[in-house]
Amino acid sequence: MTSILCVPSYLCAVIKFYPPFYKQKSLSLFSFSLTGQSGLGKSTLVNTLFKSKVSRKSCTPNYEEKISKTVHLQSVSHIIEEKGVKMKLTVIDTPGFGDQINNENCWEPIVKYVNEQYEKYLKEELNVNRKRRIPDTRVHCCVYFLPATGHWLRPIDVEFMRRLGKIVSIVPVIAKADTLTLEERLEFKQRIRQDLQANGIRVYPQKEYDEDAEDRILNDKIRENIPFAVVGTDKEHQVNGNKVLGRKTKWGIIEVENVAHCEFALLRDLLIRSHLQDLKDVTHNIHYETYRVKRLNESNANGLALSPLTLENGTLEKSDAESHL
Ligand SMILES: Nc1nc2c(ncn2[C@@H]2O[C@H](COP(=O)(O)OP(=O)(O)OP(=O)(O)O)[C@@H](O)[C@H]2O)c(=O)[nH]1
Repeated sequence: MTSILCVPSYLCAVIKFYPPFYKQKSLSLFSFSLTGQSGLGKSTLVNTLFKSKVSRKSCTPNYEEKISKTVHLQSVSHIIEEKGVKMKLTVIDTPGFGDQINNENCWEPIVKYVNEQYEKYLKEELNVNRKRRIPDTRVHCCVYFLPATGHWLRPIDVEFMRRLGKIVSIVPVIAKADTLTLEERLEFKQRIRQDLQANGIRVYPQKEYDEDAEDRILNDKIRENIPFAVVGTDKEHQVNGNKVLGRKTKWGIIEVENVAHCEFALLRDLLIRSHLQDLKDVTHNIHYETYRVKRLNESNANGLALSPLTLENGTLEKSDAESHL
């Protein structure tokens, strides 16, 4: 596919993985969002991840919701293919995210979207004639892009991750890590980890969900590396006679998939290889379960069926989204 990434300002991309169509029985298998301010390289990373270029021109808006006077949320979907695996890519644009003079509540559209997916799933589960496989549009992971400032977390980062971390698995990454030296990168990563701890931000993989000692050893290695310092590109360069995905800098080619150069490969492996199933399990068993219990308790307490708590078009009221926090 050709790349036509005329990406509007702030976006959150949700990627749903599909098995090849001949095996495909249900729709979404896995989805995650890429969130962060404009220009941090989210679209580039999507292209890097699948080594295929994504056209956003061929997409159809399927979700549009007025959140407030200033924030307008819209999502669009794409089907892309990587080595025979079909993936549906839904991009949720949240113009205004982190770009206002007053960024208060800029996370609301994303919180609302995440909760709506839980609500949809819950309604399907509660149906008398429920489907054998409930279509799963839940967000299994939110990759949050931090600008490579080399300083500390900004208030908007703290606030976003603190809130979202309670309802979805968050994986923070340092965007455009090639703009930092290796020493700066290490120091920045250390500061961010301190900041995360000091602010009580829970990022994936969380210690309390390690299943056994083996899990703990594997996850400890990931925790030591978080946030992953990533570099994205869709360009290939010749290195020692091989074509590699890389970024040309004044110091030479940064090979995106070389772990000695950056941690893109660690992020990719976590998301779509080693931890894909675990992310789904944590979403279902922890985040969705918390949502489900809370909603059913609310309904029982009010003596109401679930449906009156939602708006006619199936979207959650603002207060519902907030109350899950
Ligand atoms: N140095 C460097 N530049 C990058 C990297 N990734 C992307 N860029 C460049 O940064 C610019 C913005 O990249 P995008 O992928 O469009 O960023 P985005 O976050 O999707 O931006 P919005 O669509 O505005 O939200 C482009 O010129 C990219 O080539 C990276 O890892 N390092």
